[in-house]
Amino acid sequence: MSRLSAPGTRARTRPPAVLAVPALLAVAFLLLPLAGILARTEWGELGAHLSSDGVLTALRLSLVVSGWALAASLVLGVPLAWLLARVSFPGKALVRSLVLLPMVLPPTVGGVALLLGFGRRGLLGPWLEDDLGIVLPFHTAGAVVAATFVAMPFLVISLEGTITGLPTSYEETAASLGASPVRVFFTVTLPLAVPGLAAGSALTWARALGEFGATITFAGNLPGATQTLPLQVYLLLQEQPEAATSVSLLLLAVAMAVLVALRGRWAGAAGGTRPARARQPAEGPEPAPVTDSPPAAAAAPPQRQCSLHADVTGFNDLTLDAPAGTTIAVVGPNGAGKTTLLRALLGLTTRAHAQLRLGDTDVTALPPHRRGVAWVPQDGALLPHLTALANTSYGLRAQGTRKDEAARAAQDWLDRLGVGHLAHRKPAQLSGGQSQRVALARALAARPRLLLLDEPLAALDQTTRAQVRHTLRTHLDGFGGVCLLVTHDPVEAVSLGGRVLVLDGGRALQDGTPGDVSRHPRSPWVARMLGSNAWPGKAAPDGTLSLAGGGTLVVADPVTEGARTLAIIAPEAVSLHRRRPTGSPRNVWRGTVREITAAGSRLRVVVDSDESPELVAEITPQAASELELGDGTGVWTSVKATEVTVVAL
Ligand SMILES: Nc1ncnc2c1ncn2[C@@H]1O[C@H](COP(=O)(O)OP(=O)(O)OP(=O)(O)O)[C@@H](O)[C@H]1O
Repeated sequence: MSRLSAPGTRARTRPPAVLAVPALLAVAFLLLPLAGILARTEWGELGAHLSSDGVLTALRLSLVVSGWALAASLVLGVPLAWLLARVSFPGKALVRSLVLLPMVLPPTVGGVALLLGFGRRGLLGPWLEDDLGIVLPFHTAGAVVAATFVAMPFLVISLEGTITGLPTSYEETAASLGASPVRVFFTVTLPLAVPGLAAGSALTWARALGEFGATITFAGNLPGATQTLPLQVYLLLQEQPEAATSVSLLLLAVAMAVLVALRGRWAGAAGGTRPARARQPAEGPEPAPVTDSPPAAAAAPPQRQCSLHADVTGFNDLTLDAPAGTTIAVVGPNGAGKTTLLRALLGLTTRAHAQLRLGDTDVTALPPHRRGVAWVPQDGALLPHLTALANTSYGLRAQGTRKDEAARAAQDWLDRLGVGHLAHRKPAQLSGGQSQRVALARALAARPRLLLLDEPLAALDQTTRAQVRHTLRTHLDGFGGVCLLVTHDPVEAVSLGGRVLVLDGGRALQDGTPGDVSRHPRSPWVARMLGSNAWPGKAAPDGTLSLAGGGTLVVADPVTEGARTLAIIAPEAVSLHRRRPTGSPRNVWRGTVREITAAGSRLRVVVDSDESPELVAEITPQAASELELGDGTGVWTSVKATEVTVVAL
């Protein structure tokens, strides 16, 4: 019988002796000295040894020195870790080596180096002593400096690994909502890096507590001033070996306690923390199923009416003009430059530069957080440590709105998007559709001048997608600024975008209404992606659609009587016949071929009809020749009801 192993675990196999024996020897080698301490400890005398005056003084001093060393490491090391993780600068590899150096340097050499840097005859020592009155050698401050020197690298490395592992989209989204870099650091980066910070702090403190070599070399061994516990152990070893064993046991217990508390987390952090996911497995209450019907469009507060003018150069090379209230669907093949265009408008990339005017304001020279350009990345990037309400009020708070006022406005936006009842849930407790609505509420609540949506519906299943698309459409209609929406979905592009911008190689291949782009695609890719027939209409009482351009359309999806709809039919779903077809198709119209064009290896046939709006079919050249099609040929077109996608408007 075979046994399945759980994901991430390996089947139990017997390790080969050639590896197992040295590995066991290594464990024994590490264990034996510790066992020696345990074996030689005089348990009856332990209390007396640890409560002697000398030991208590050294213990107190050790706690003071390690506490200050941790504080100094946090003040200096946290910004350094952030710099190494987030900023590119020349000599970064060198700085990182410098940080690591005290970990590999013999501590006594570290002590000598400290003497030559901060000692009385060192580079900075005379100035410290003469001008500031600070003397480090033989003073507790010197022991703190020595402990900080050897311990700070643990904090920097641990935290740098954690920050590097955090997706930058959290920080970038926060900036797009109006948060300054310092605010982003304290409200996003640091809270998300807490595991690395905690692990690094614990190790730094433990290392500072056990520091010996650099301290004795630099600060000396002065009881009450620099004689910490490890130095006390050294002294006791010569005079009272049993007491030295007891103090060693104490330090060993502290070190073990720290490592057990970390449970290997530091190793994970140093090797690159697992990236925090935008959505984690739900804890606590089960996420509510996304059955919420699209919310009624409550009156939205007036948004800023802003037009857009952008001259983009670099990888993207295009000019974009749009009046206030326009939604532009940005489409294009993989690598066409859609994301780069959004990042250029946000001011977040050097690969393209946007000369950007929003309304009457030229925002080109402004940093991302002052542009008024809100960004909703594909996964929403809701801040995982904040509730839906706090996420939604984040932008307003960053822009200086009072807490209660921001919370009220955020709750209004959540209500408007139908997720008000989830205000107190964390993102991990929301479904994909709910997260997208909260992300949209958060962006709209920040009152942006320009809204950028990067594949807002890509992660959703079909049903949720239709619901969120409806919600999105309702709220984009009421949004006063310009919205750019990147999508790979033709239905989304046609139903949400009043305009479609087709990118290829960073340039605008086409820019027009969905109808224009569908009818006259400028590349086979556009033809395939966007060449859908999109017919506006209204649901009739009998469940068919009454088309705005005349005629009716039978659909399979149930539609509510009177609802305004957009029926989308892919050209591949349109069949052409020379005689009236018999059988299952419910939609059959008589028409005339107006135009035949090549689209890659297929042909696009435009058919005019008195019974339906203009219809585009896509067929193989072989089918076209069998049907003997040419301009002006009379044909019958047919579409199955199940091939029609109905989008509510
Ligand atoms: N940081 C980068 N450094 C160098 N080249 C990059 C970088 N990011 C993207 N590119 C390249 O720039 C081009 C445009 O990338 P971009 O991500 O804007 O495309 P896209 O249209 O959004 O693609 P997709 O649909 O796959 O998301 C691609 O050729 C990509 O390989």
